Amino acid sequence: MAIGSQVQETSISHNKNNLALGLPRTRLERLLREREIRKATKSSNDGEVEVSSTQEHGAEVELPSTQQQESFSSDSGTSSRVFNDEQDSSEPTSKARASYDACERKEFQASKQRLLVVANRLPVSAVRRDDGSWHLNVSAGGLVSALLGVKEFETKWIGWAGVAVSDEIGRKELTEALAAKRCVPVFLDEEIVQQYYNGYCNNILWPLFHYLGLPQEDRLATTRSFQSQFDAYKKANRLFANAVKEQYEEGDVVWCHDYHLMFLPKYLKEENSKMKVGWFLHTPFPSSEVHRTLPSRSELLRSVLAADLVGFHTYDYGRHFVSACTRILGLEGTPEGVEDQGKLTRVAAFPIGIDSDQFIKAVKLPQVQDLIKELQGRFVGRKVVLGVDRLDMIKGIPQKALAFEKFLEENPNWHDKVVLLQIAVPTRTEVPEYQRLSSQVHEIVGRINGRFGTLTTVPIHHLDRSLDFHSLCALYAITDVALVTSIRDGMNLVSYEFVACQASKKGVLILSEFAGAAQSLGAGAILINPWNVSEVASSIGQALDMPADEREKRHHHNFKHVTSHTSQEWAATFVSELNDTIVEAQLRRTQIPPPLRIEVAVDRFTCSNNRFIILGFNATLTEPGNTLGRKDSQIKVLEPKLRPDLQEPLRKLCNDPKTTVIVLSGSGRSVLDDNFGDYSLWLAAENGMFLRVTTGDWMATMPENINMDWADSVKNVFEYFTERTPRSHFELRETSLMWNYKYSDIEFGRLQARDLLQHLWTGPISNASLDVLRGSRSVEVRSISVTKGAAIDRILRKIVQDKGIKDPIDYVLCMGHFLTKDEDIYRYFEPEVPSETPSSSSSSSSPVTPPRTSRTAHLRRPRSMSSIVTEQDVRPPSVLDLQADNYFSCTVARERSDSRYLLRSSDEVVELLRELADHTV
Ligand SMILES: O=P(O)(O)OC[C@H]1O[C@H](O[C@H]2O[C@H](CO)[C@@H](O)[C@H](O)[C@H]2O)[C@H](O)[C@@H](O)[C@@H]1O
Ligand SMILES: O=c1ccn([C@@H]2O[C@H](COP(=O)(O)OP(=O)(O)O)[C@@H](O)[C@H]2O)c(=O)[nH]1
Repeated sequence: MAIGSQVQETSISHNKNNLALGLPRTRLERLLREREIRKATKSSNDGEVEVSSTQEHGAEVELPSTQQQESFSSDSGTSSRVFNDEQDSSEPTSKARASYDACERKEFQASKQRLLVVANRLPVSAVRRDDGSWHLNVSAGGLVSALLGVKEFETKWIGWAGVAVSDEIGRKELTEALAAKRCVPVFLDEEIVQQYYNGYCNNILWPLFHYLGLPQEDRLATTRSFQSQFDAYKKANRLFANAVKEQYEEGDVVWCHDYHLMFLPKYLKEENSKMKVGWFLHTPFPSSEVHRTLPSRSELLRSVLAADLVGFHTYDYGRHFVSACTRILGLEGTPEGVEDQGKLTRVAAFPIGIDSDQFIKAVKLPQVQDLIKELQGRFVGRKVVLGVDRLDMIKGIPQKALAFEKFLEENPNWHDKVVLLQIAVPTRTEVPEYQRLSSQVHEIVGRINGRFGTLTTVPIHHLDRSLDFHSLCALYAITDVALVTSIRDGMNLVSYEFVACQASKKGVLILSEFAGAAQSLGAGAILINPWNVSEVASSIGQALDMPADEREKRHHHNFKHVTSHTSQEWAATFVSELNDTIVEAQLRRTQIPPPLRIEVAVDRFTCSNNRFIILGFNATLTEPGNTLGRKDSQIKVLEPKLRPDLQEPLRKLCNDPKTTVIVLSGSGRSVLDDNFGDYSLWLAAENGMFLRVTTGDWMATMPENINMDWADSVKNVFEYFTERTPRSHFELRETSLMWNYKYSDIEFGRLQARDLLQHLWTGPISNASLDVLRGSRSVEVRSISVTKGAAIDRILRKIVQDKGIKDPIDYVLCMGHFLTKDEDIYRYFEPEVPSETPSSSSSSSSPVTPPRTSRTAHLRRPRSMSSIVTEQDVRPPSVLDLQADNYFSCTVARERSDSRYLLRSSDEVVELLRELADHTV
């Protein structure tokens, strides 16, 4: 049984036992419950592991992180860890094999949830030996380090092995070697690697996501153009999708990683919409203003949105992503994520961590202790400042060297008492920008060493290579000050690893405020702006001179965070939330009415003789609103206008003798006059407060509610917000006031609306009998008793009386983009469950919605609407005698509604009304 189903079963039995106590209803309740179960499962598993140390060791054999005795390659030009045990790549040693089997057995017993991790880079990179066999090295970088720490799942990795293999035999053998590591290769040929990986990923997306801007077309290096690189990017993503397809089994969780695979969620969902797909970005997501410059900005966003869950390291990155989706795609951003036509893509922050135990344990190993002593001897009498980075422009290595130079310049007393050790792991060496960076760093380091070095010492030890794991741990452990100067960095795990190895030394972390880690380790670290060389230089001085008690306090703070926010926790939380996103989506779907089947509505229409069509106006009969808020809105007139393509069908319907058309809108009389003055229909303005047939005069349907004593104070507030919110406007109607920000900057408008609501709820009208209603881009204030449902009874009576209708009304279509408050109109026509005692229900004023299943019930009379309706009014117009199958209540473009059916947009309204019009006489 997979962990997922285990959790489910546990929650089900919990639910069964606790029905009376209540089900975990909200997402948060469910996630908290999952977390509890996870913790309980983990502590019971931990107990099991401790029974046998062999098993524990074995558990780590599965993937090549700490498991084997490993050393990092000393080959310059590679950034990989190399296994000492040459057999390891395909054939584990017998001890390792036994442990591995034990681990497998244990895993089988626990039966973990299957997880397909799809990342550009596999945790191992392959190197072909001269004899054609394969050697596997652990790949470098934070993504691999973190994912190697994930052990709670039955994980399979799908990715690129870092090498082009063109021959079939080579591919077959590499596939087999990788299978032993639970890895599945995606083969990319050299041309694709050049255009997709070196080109689109690392020369375009990487710099852009780190705020370094786009390269000029003529700096697209050896690759060709944006377009050809983008095509290669999509092609590569397609190859990853094919590989997933081959491995996928029902119930698997598919976790896509990073900027290399932004098309993957879309391709996977196109193949199988039921697949659980998550996507996580390891880099920052830049401000929407930066993302906007990317030629393929929209396609990338849309493809990612196909995922069920989208994760980022920090809230800020997530916020930028949501903001890009609202500003560039015009979609709705909500606190949960991004909504597109009722489909929610959940967006959340999941800060990554490390496998802290691995580092803590490693530092205690005898061989690491030996290395520590050796290093201490080597740097005796000197404080060690350490930098560990891939040689990448985002890591701010030149800035670091320059700041260190400044520190030496300003502090001659430290000259022979401090050394900067910089490990610069070569990376993406094919990309010209990286080659340039390498030369630049060498030049700066050479200059500083020339300036401050002596015959026996140099101030900067710069290594263009990677280190083996134990050497790295030893280095972390002897360090006095870790210096992280990234100019942008998704998280930066080096800072975490340093903290984990500092249990005894309690050194100081200087951390760039532009690394994601600043949000988690900021309180314990000295935060710096790497561009401010003087500030970094003085921080180095502050760190070197920091008193022990302050160092300890800072260290404890960080240590606690690093050991509690581990990579295991990170993955478990992500997967748990992904599982829950599916549950949530199902719950949401039950609140969305089914789409209207137009042919059924038309069929019932043709079979009926006395039809009423009640139509909302705004966002129902008007042009679809401009949501992009940029280009088009300037020329838009603020008054809503009837869609031109509706004029003809509407006229036909109005002229049909068997059909009565009513436009029932929140808009004022003049707006309806302007749009519908020359049609033959009924107009109900201000939510039904005013009514007229287009050949007659306006009359008030509920004069008792026309009391606007409160309006002045609300008007003041609306004026204030209109002045301060560009392109917003307000409408002073006869019975209500509406502030509208649909043409404003969406995010700013929403913030302003929040302020406005806060003010209205607590301020001038807090004690009045008014409703403050929040629309999707508006705030409206009106009397509590005014609703479309409250007005419809009187409207209907008036029309029946005026037209002298005698035949039963046998068809009602009532549709609009109505606020929840106005959805009482749908309930008005809704058939009631037949009542034994009609008189008793006739006195009921409770607007309970009958279940949708009661469609065959017969409408006997409308509900009484509210206390303002007189006893005489409560009696229904005798002609309203509606079979449930002939009633179509229909929300337009709302995700949740009490209506029976849904039309997704006003385009679908056009389609429906055209069809109906074609069936008039
Ligand atoms: O695979 P490469 O092209 O050699 O690059 C190595 C990795 O670099 C990036 O790492 C990021 O992920 C870390 C963990 O989440 C994070 O701490 C760091 O800030 C990021 O830079 C890249 O995102 C990975 O895909 C690469 O594998
Ligand atoms: O010689 C080395 C030095 C470092 N690392 C690892 O590379 C990762 C760097 O991750 P980070 O998040 O700091 O940045 P990234 O390189 O992913 O951008 C860390 O886990 C280091 O332990 C490595 O594999 N080989």
